[in-house]
Amino acid sequence: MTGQKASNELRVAIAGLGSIGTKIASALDQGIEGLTLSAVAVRNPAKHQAFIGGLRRPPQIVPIEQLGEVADIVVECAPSSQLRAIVEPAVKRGKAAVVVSVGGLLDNFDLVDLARANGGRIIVPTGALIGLDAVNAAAIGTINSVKMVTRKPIDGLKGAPFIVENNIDIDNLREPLKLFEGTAREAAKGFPANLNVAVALSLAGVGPDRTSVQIWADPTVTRNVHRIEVEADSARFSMSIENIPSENPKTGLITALSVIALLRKQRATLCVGT
Ligand SMILES: NC(=O)C1=CN([C@@H]2O[C@H](COP(=O)(O)OP(=O)(O)OC[C@H]3O[C@@H](n4cnc5c(N)ncnc54)[C@H](OP(=O)(O)O)[C@@H]3O)[C@@H](O)[C@H]2O)C=CC1
Ligand SMILES: O=C([O-])CC(=O)C(=O)O
Repeated sequence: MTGQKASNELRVAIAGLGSIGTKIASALDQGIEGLTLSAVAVRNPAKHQAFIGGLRRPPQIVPIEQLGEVADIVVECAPSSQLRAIVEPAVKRGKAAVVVSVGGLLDNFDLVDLARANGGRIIVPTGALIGLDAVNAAAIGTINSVKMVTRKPIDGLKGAPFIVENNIDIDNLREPLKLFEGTAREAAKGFPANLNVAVALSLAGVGPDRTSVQIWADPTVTRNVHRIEVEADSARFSMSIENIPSENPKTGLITALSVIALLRKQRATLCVGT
Protein backbone atom coordinates (compact mmCIF):
# COMPACT_ATOMS: atom_id res chain seq x y z
CA MET A 1 0.00 0.00 0.00
CA THR A 2 1.22 3.53 -0.73
CA GLY A 3 0.44 6.81 0.97
CA GLN A 4 -1.50 7.92 -2.15
CA LYS A 5 -5.14 8.78 -1.62
CA ALA A 6 -7.09 6.24 -3.67
CA SER A 7 -10.63 7.03 -2.50
CA ASN A 8 -12.46 9.37 -0.20
CA GLU A 9 -11.49 7.18 2.73
CA LEU A 10 -9.66 8.98 5.54
CA ARG A 11 -6.11 7.71 5.83
CA VAL A 12 -4.95 7.07 9.39
CA ALA A 13 -1.32 6.74 10.47
CA ILE A 14 -0.14 5.49 13.85
CA ALA A 15 3.00 6.53 15.73
CA GLY A 16 4.08 3.82 18.17
CA LEU A 17 3.02 0.18 18.18
CA GLY A 18 2.90 -0.52 21.89
CA SER A 19 -0.05 -1.51 24.05
CA ILE A 20 -2.27 1.21 22.56
CA GLY A 21 -0.98 1.44 18.96
CA THR A 22 -1.21 -2.28 18.15
CA LYS A 23 -4.87 -2.44 19.17
CA ILE A 24 -5.76 0.60 17.09
CA ALA A 25 -3.85 -0.81 14.11
CA SER A 26 -5.68 -4.14 14.41
CA ALA A 27 -9.07 -2.43 14.64
CA LEU A 28 -8.36 -0.33 11.54
CA ASP A 29 -7.11 -3.40 9.69
CA GLN A 30 -10.28 -5.28 10.59
CA GLY A 31 -12.29 -2.35 9.23
CA ILE A 32 -13.61 0.97 10.52
CA GLU A 33 -16.20 2.66 8.30
CA GLY A 34 -14.57 5.20 5.96
CA LEU A 35 -11.05 4.83 7.40
CA THR A 36 -7.94 3.04 6.22
CA LEU A 37 -4.59 2.41 7.95
CA SER A 38 -2.01 4.01 5.66
CA ALA A 39 1.23 4.05 7.67
CA VAL A 40 2.92 3.40 10.98
CA ALA A 41 6.09 4.70 12.59
CA VAL A 42 8.05 2.61 15.07
CA ARG A 43 11.38 2.93 16.82
CA ASN A 44 12.64 -0.47 15.74
CA PRO A 45 10.93 -1.81 12.58
CA ALA A 46 12.46 -5.30 12.93
CA LYS A 47 10.73 -5.77 16.30
CA HIS A 48 7.32 -5.05 14.77
CA GLN A 49 7.77 -6.91 11.45
CA ALA A 50 5.73 -9.95 12.51
CA PHE A 51 2.82 -7.83 13.76
CA ILE A 52 2.76 -5.61 10.67
CA GLY A 53 3.19 -8.57 8.33
CA GLY A 54 0.26 -10.30 10.04
CA LEU A 55 -2.17 -7.51 9.15
CA ARG A 56 -4.49 -8.12 6.19
CA ARG A 57 -3.32 -4.89 4.51
CA PRO A 58 0.11 -4.08 5.95
CA PRO A 59 0.69 -0.31 6.13
CA GLN A 60 3.93 1.28 5.03
CA ILE A 61 6.52 2.05 7.71
CA VAL A 62 7.76 5.63 7.61
CA PRO A 63 9.82 7.90 9.88
CA ILE A 64 7.60 9.63 12.46
CA GLU A 65 8.03 13.07 10.95
CA GLN A 66 6.61 11.80 7.63
CA LEU A 67 3.33 10.46 9.03
CA GLY A 68 1.52 13.72 8.32
CA GLU A 69 2.44 13.40 4.62
CA VAL A 70 0.73 10.06 4.16
CA ALA A 71 -2.34 10.42 6.36
CA ASP A 72 -5.29 12.66 7.12
CA ILE A 73 -5.30 11.67 10.80
CA VAL A 74 -2.10 10.89 12.73
CA VAL A 75 -2.61 8.99 15.96
CA GLU A 76 0.16 9.56 18.50
CA CYS A 77 0.68 6.58 20.84
CA ALA A 78 4.40 6.84 21.57
CA PRO A 79 6.26 8.21 24.59
CA SER A 80 5.51 11.89 25.23
CA SER A 81 9.13 12.76 24.32
CA GLN A 82 8.13 12.07 20.68
CA LEU A 83 4.95 14.16 20.73
CA ARG A 84 6.35 17.23 18.98
CA ALA A 85 8.09 15.22 16.26
CA ILE A 86 4.79 13.48 15.49
CA VAL A 87 2.26 16.28 15.85
CA GLU A 88 4.10 19.30 14.41
CA PRO A 89 4.54 18.03 10.82
CA ALA A 90 0.93 16.81 10.76
CA VAL A 91 -0.79 19.98 11.96
CA LYS A 92 1.52 22.14 9.81
CA ARG A 93 -0.02 20.33 6.84
CA GLY A 94 -3.54 20.97 8.12
CA LYS A 95 -4.02 17.38 9.27
CA ALA A 96 -5.60 16.11 12.48
CA ALA A 97 -3.45 14.69 15.27
CA VAL A 98 -5.02 12.46 17.90
CA VAL A 99 -2.85 12.79 21.02
CA VAL A 100 -2.82 10.19 23.80
CA SER A 101 0.39 11.42 25.50
CA VAL A 102 -1.64 14.47 26.43
CA GLY A 103 0.60 15.35 29.39
CA GLY A 104 3.25 16.22 26.82
CA LEU A 105 0.98 18.84 25.28
CA LEU A 106 1.41 21.19 28.23
CA ASP A 107 5.05 21.89 27.37
CA ASN A 108 4.21 22.07 23.66
CA PHE A 109 1.05 24.11 23.73
CA ASP A 110 2.22 26.28 20.83
CA LEU A 111 1.25 23.27 18.68
CA VAL A 112 -2.36 24.28 19.22
CA ASP A 113 -1.62 27.72 17.73
CA LEU A 114 0.30 26.07 14.89
CA ALA A 115 -2.68 23.82 14.16
CA ARG A 116 -5.06 26.78 14.26
CA ALA A 117 -2.87 28.78 11.84
CA ASN A 118 -2.72 25.91 9.35
CA GLY A 119 -6.22 24.46 9.56
CA GLY A 120 -5.01 21.43 11.53
CA ARG A 121 -6.62 19.92 14.62
CA ILE A 122 -5.41 18.37 17.85
CA ILE A 123 -7.87 15.87 19.27
CA VAL A 124 -7.56 14.47 22.80
CA PRO A 125 -9.60 11.32 23.35
CA THR A 126 -11.22 10.55 26.68
CA GLY A 127 -8.57 7.83 26.91
CA ALA A 128 -8.38 6.00 30.21
CA LEU A 129 -10.86 8.40 31.75
CA ILE A 130 -14.58 8.88 31.89
CA GLY A 131 -17.08 11.69 31.45
CA LEU A 132 -15.14 14.33 29.53
CA ASP A 133 -18.41 14.95 27.67
CA ALA A 134 -20.00 16.12 30.93
CA VAL A 135 -16.94 18.18 31.88
CA ASN A 136 -16.96 19.85 28.43
CA ALA A 137 -20.63 20.65 28.84
CA ALA A 138 -20.23 22.01 32.37
CA ALA A 139 -17.31 24.19 31.20
CA ILE A 140 -19.67 26.05 28.90
CA GLY A 141 -21.17 27.35 32.12
CA THR A 142 -19.01 27.85 35.23
CA ILE A 143 -17.09 25.07 36.93
CA ASN A 144 -16.08 25.89 40.49
CA SER A 145 -13.82 22.94 41.19
CA VAL A 146 -12.48 19.71 39.68
CA LYS A 147 -10.80 17.15 41.93
CA MET A 148 -9.32 13.83 40.92
CA VAL A 149 -7.94 11.03 43.08
CA THR A 150 -5.90 8.32 41.35
CA ARG A 151 -4.92 4.99 42.91
CA LYS A 152 -2.62 2.68 41.02
CA PRO A 153 -1.00 -0.66 41.84
CA ILE A 154 2.75 -0.44 42.45
CA ASP A 155 3.64 -1.71 38.94
CA GLY A 156 1.60 1.10 37.42
CA LEU A 157 3.74 3.77 39.06
CA LYS A 158 7.26 2.34 39.12
CA GLY A 159 9.90 4.59 37.62
CA ALA A 160 7.85 7.81 37.71
CA PRO A 161 10.23 10.79 37.97
CA PHE A 162 8.50 12.09 41.13
CA ILE A 163 9.10 8.76 42.90
CA VAL A 164 12.70 8.45 41.71
CA GLU A 165 13.64 12.08 42.48
CA ASN A 166 12.14 11.91 45.96
CA ASN A 167 13.68 8.51 46.60
CA ILE A 168 10.35 6.97 47.65
CA ASP A 169 10.35 3.21 48.17
CA ILE A 170 7.02 1.90 46.89
CA ASP A 171 8.17 -1.70 46.38
CA ASN A 172 7.62 -2.71 49.99
CA LEU A 173 4.34 -0.90 50.67
CA ARG A 174 1.74 -2.85 52.64
CA GLU A 175 -0.88 -0.12 52.74
CA PRO A 176 -1.87 2.79 50.46
CA LEU A 177 0.54 5.74 50.41
CA LYS A 178 -0.40 9.22 49.23
CA LEU A 179 2.49 10.14 46.94
CA PHE A 180 1.39 13.47 45.60
CA GLU A 181 -1.13 16.24 45.94
CA GLY A 182 -1.07 19.20 43.59
CA THR A 183 -2.21 20.47 40.22
CA ALA A 184 -2.65 18.50 37.00
CA ARG A 185 0.31 20.42 35.55
CA GLU A 186 2.58 19.29 38.40
CA ALA A 187 1.19 15.73 38.20
CA ALA A 188 2.05 15.54 34.50
CA LYS A 189 5.66 16.53 35.23
CA GLY A 190 6.13 14.09 38.08
CA PHE A 191 4.19 11.20 36.50
CA PRO A 192 4.40 11.69 32.71
CA ALA A 193 3.51 8.08 31.82
CA ASN A 194 0.85 7.69 34.51
CA LEU A 195 -1.29 10.83 34.68
CA ASN A 196 -2.21 11.81 31.13
CA VAL A 197 -5.79 11.47 32.29
CA ALA A 198 -5.40 14.36 34.74
CA VAL A 199 -4.28 16.62 31.91
CA ALA A 200 -7.12 15.51 29.62
CA LEU A 201 -9.54 16.26 32.46
CA SER A 202 -7.97 19.67 33.00
CA LEU A 203 -8.13 20.64 29.33
CA ALA A 204 -11.80 19.67 29.20
CA GLY A 205 -12.56 21.69 32.34
CA VAL A 206 -10.77 24.41 34.28
CA GLY A 207 -7.20 24.01 33.01
CA PRO A 208 -4.04 22.37 34.39
CA ASP A 209 -3.44 24.90 37.18
CA ARG A 210 -6.92 24.70 38.72
CA THR A 211 -7.45 20.92 38.52
CA SER A 212 -6.52 19.24 41.82
CA VAL A 213 -4.94 15.80 41.77
CA GLN A 214 -4.02 13.25 44.43
CA ILE A 215 -1.97 10.20 43.53
CA TRP A 216 -1.84 7.09 45.72
CA ALA A 217 0.38 4.03 45.38
CA ASP A 218 -1.98 1.31 46.54
CA PRO A 219 -0.85 -2.31 46.98
CA THR A 220 -4.47 -3.30 47.70
CA VAL A 221 -5.79 -2.50 44.20
CA THR A 222 -5.23 -4.40 40.96
CA ARG A 223 -6.74 -1.74 38.70
CA ASN A 224 -5.89 1.86 37.83
CA VAL A 225 -8.61 3.74 39.67
CA HIS A 226 -9.57 7.34 38.95
CA ARG A 227 -12.28 9.16 40.93
CA ILE A 228 -13.39 12.64 39.89
CA GLU A 229 -15.62 15.23 41.51
CA VAL A 230 -16.89 18.27 39.65
CA GLU A 231 -18.78 21.18 41.16
CA ALA A 232 -20.37 23.46 38.58
CA ASP A 233 -23.23 25.94 38.27
CA SER A 234 -25.11 23.46 36.06
CA ALA A 235 -24.49 20.25 37.99
CA ARG A 236 -22.49 18.47 40.63
CA PHE A 237 -21.16 15.11 39.51
CA SER A 238 -18.75 12.42 40.55
CA MET A 239 -17.38 9.73 38.31
CA SER A 240 -15.04 6.83 38.78
CA ILE A 241 -13.39 4.26 36.58
CA GLU A 242 -11.42 1.15 37.50
CA ASN A 243 -9.18 0.31 34.57
CA ILE A 244 -7.79 -3.13 33.94
CA PRO A 245 -4.10 -2.61 33.12
CA SER A 246 -2.94 -3.66 29.65
CA GLU A 247 0.33 -5.49 28.94
CA ASN A 248 1.86 -2.11 29.86
CA PRO A 249 0.85 -1.93 33.57
CA LYS A 250 0.82 1.88 33.46
CA THR A 251 -1.82 1.91 30.71
CA GLY A 252 -5.46 0.93 31.09
CA LEU A 253 -6.94 -1.42 28.46
CA ILE A 254 -9.76 1.03 27.76
CA THR A 255 -7.37 3.68 26.41
CA ALA A 256 -6.99 2.04 22.99
CA LEU A 257 -10.73 1.35 22.88
CA SER A 258 -11.41 5.04 23.50
CA VAL A 259 -9.29 5.97 20.47
CA ILE A 260 -10.98 3.31 18.34
CA ALA A 261 -14.39 4.71 19.39
CA LEU A 262 -13.19 8.20 18.45
CA LEU A 263 -11.96 6.99 15.04
CA ARG A 264 -15.30 5.25 14.42
CA LYS A 265 -17.07 8.57 14.94
CA GLN A 266 -15.10 10.28 12.19
CA ARG A 267 -17.28 8.80 9.45
CA ALA A 268 -20.15 7.18 11.33
CA THR A 269 -23.71 8.04 10.31
CA LEU A 270 -24.98 7.79 13.89
CA CYS A 271 -22.80 9.48 16.53
CA VAL A 272 -23.74 9.25 20.19
CA GLY A 273 -22.12 11.36 22.93
CA THR A 274 -20.19 14.58 22.53
N1 LIG B 1 -4.51 9.60 27.41
C1 LIG B 1 -4.62 8.53 28.17
O1 LIG B 1 -5.68 8.27 28.77
C2 LIG B 1 -3.48 7.59 28.31
C3 LIG B 1 -2.28 7.85 27.68
N2 LIG B 1 -1.23 6.98 27.78
C4 LIG B 1 0.02 7.34 27.10
O2 LIG B 1 -0.01 6.79 25.79
C5 LIG B 1 1.34 6.62 25.31
C6 LIG B 1 1.50 5.21 24.73
O3 LIG B 1 1.21 4.27 25.74
P1 LIG B 1 1.47 2.70 25.53
O4 LIG B 1 0.98 2.27 24.20
O5 LIG B 1 0.97 2.01 26.74
O6 LIG B 1 3.07 2.69 25.55
P2 LIG B 1 4.03 1.50 25.12
O7 LIG B 1 5.30 1.71 25.88
O8 LIG B 1 3.35 0.19 25.21
O9 LIG B 1 4.29 1.80 23.57
C7 LIG B 1 4.97 2.92 23.11
C8 LIG B 1 5.40 2.67 21.70
O10 LIG B 1 6.09 3.81 21.20
C9 LIG B 1 7.21 3.34 20.46
N3 LIG B 1 8.25 4.35 20.35
C10 LIG B 1 9.13 4.75 21.27
N4 LIG B 1 9.96 5.67 20.76
C11 LIG B 1 9.55 5.84 19.48
C12 LIG B 1 10.03 6.62 18.40
N5 LIG B 1 11.09 7.42 18.54
N6 LIG B 1 9.39 6.55 17.20
C13 LIG B 1 8.32 5.75 17.03
N7 LIG B 1 7.84 4.95 18.01
C14 LIG B 1 8.46 5.01 19.22
C15 LIG B 1 7.68 2.13 21.23
O11 LIG B 1 8.51 1.37 20.39
P3 LIG B 1 9.19 -0.02 20.86
O12 LIG B 1 8.06 -1.00 20.80
O13 LIG B 1 10.23 -0.24 19.84
O14 LIG B 1 9.71 0.20 22.24
C16 LIG B 1 6.35 1.48 21.57
O15 LIG B 1 5.91 0.67 20.50
C17 LIG B 1 2.25 6.88 26.51
O16 LIG B 1 2.79 8.19 26.43
C18 LIG B 1 1.30 6.78 27.70
O17 LIG B 1 1.74 7.54 28.80
C19 LIG B 1 -1.37 5.80 28.45
C20 LIG B 1 -2.55 5.49 29.08
C21 LIG B 1 -3.67 6.39 29.12
O1 LIG C 1 -4.40 3.99 32.17
C1 LIG C 1 -4.61 4.78 33.09
O2 LIG C 1 -5.28 4.48 34.10
C2 LIG C 1 -4.14 6.18 33.04
C3 LIG C 1 -2.81 6.41 32.57
O3 LIG C 1 -1.96 5.56 32.53
C4 LIG C 1 -2.46 7.75 32.12
O4 LIG C 1 -3.24 8.68 32.35
O5 LIG C 1 -1.40 7.89 31.51
